[in-house]
Amino acid sequence: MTEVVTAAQMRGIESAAIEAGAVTGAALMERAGAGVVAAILRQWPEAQSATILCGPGNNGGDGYVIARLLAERWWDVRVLGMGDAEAMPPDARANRAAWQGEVAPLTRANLEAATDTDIVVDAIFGTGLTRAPAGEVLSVLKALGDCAAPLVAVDAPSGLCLDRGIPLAREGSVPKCDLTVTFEVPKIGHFIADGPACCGALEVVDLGLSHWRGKLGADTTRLIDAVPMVPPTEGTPHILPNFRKKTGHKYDNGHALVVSGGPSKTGAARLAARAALRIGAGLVTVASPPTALAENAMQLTAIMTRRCGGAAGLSEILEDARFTALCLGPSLGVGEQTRAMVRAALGPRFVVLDADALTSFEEDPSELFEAIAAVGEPERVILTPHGGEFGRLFPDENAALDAGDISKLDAVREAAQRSGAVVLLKGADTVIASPDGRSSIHAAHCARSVPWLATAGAGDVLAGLIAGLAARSDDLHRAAADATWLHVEAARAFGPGLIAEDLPEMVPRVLRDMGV
Ligand SMILES: NC(=O)C1=CN([C@@H]2O[C@H](COP(=O)(O)OP(=O)(O)OC[C@H]3O[C@@H](n4cnc5c(N)ncnc54)[C@H](OP(=O)(O)O)[C@@H]3O)[C@@H](O)[C@H]2O)[C@H](O)CC1
Ligand SMILES: [K+]
Repeated sequence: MTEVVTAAQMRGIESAAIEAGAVTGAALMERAGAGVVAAILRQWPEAQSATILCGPGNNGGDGYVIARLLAERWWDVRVLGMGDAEAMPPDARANRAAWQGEVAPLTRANLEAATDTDIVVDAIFGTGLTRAPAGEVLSVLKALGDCAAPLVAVDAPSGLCLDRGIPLAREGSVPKCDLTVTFEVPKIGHFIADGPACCGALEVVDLGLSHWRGKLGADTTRLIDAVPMVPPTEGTPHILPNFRKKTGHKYDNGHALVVSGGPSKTGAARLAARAALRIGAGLVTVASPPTALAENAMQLTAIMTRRCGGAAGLSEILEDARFTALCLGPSLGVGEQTRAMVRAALGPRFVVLDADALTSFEEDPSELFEAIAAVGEPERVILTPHGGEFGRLFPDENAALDAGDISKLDAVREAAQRSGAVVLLKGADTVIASPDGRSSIHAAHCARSVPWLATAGAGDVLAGLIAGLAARSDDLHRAAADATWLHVEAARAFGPGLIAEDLPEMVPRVLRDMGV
């Protein structure tokens, strides 16, 4: 896991270090530029020429450092610069002055004339982008999409909002880069919405500011765990203990209950139940309507079945305090019966509400939120919507998200505050937020991209993984974040051709490979 920060937090870290006299802005710019050059040389060892596009601020300043360092290696370097050198911030101005070669104006025509280049470096805008690019620079950004040469972004693909992961101008205005090299710590926009697709591979250059980064530590509501876009090599020890079962009795590892839909609507519950058992809940039971009991029992062995007649039946089952987590919603049906079952389910255990358990409250989401508040214990409930279900429960947050007014992260944070539940909004960029302010982003992109995970029933498996982990945990947010990671790892381990049934079967291999 790694932290990710907003653009403003990054500026805060940088200025705290400079103000403390620990480092100068010029030294940071040199480290940043050298880091980008090292990444380019690693990635394209044969390249010999570059066109560097430099903006009017410090991102452009990094570009002039890169130009100088590549020229010192005898590369053929062409620089296209934007704005008046005198108006640049001091360190950028100094590096522009130190560049010995020509600086041609940054125009679309000049960019298109530079066809004989091995690499194009986008150092136009980074964290200082304040408004939508327009005019000539917008035209340049659009033309960058047609560049034949590999495109390397300095800090960010220019035009990308690093807080929201969306283009500040309209679509097509952020170049799709092959490599983005950012500094010290990734920014939120690298991981959500359009960010990952625009960034390409992401590398992080250490600027030596960890001491000042640590000072943000108390501000936990604004620091986010994120799963990096690279596959875990030695990167899992921190989460490994979360997957270890307790030695002892099966009840020491919790008992998860999954509520099944009626006849011919039972598969989703069985998928969730199998995932819950595979991830290590000590016991798993499927609570089934009497009419579907035979159907469920015929297809379950290690997983137990219980007859459950509606909300009253569920309340009766839950009198057994050994049920530590509950999953309901997949294929349960939309309507009052499901609402009643949700009300019966809420209580002192962890409850995963998914699918129909969410849609059933579309008419009046506040009824759900009031029922959650009535539990009286924080963070007992997690809502796991996909985008459509999120819009049904949180129309205001969803409208602001669609309009680009707030980020996916902020939308989910607001939803967690509004509902009093942990909220997990699914996607290739899954965002999890808790009422206590914790938030996590899980970006399954680049090497961890699993398009084949978009398959029927995969969401039911995720709900089951969360319930199974929560059943033997005391931290629902953590369980959700770990389950999200494992869900993607299971899909990666199987590969294309995956169907939902395969996901629980891959769990043992993933756990074994990570050393659990
Ligand atoms: N964070 C670090 O530790 C380090 C960061 N470095 C690099 O610095 C940039 C951030 O530099 P900054 O100068 O703050 O911002 P930018 O270079 O990204 O952009 C600011 C300039 O761009 C102008 N601007 C902004 N939006 C637009 C627009 N839509 N159209 C035209 N011009 C725009 C802005 O003009 P203003 O009028 O708004 O002032 C500025 O001129 C960071 O990303 C890193 O690359 C350090 O070098 C190393 C340490
Ligand atoms: K850039």
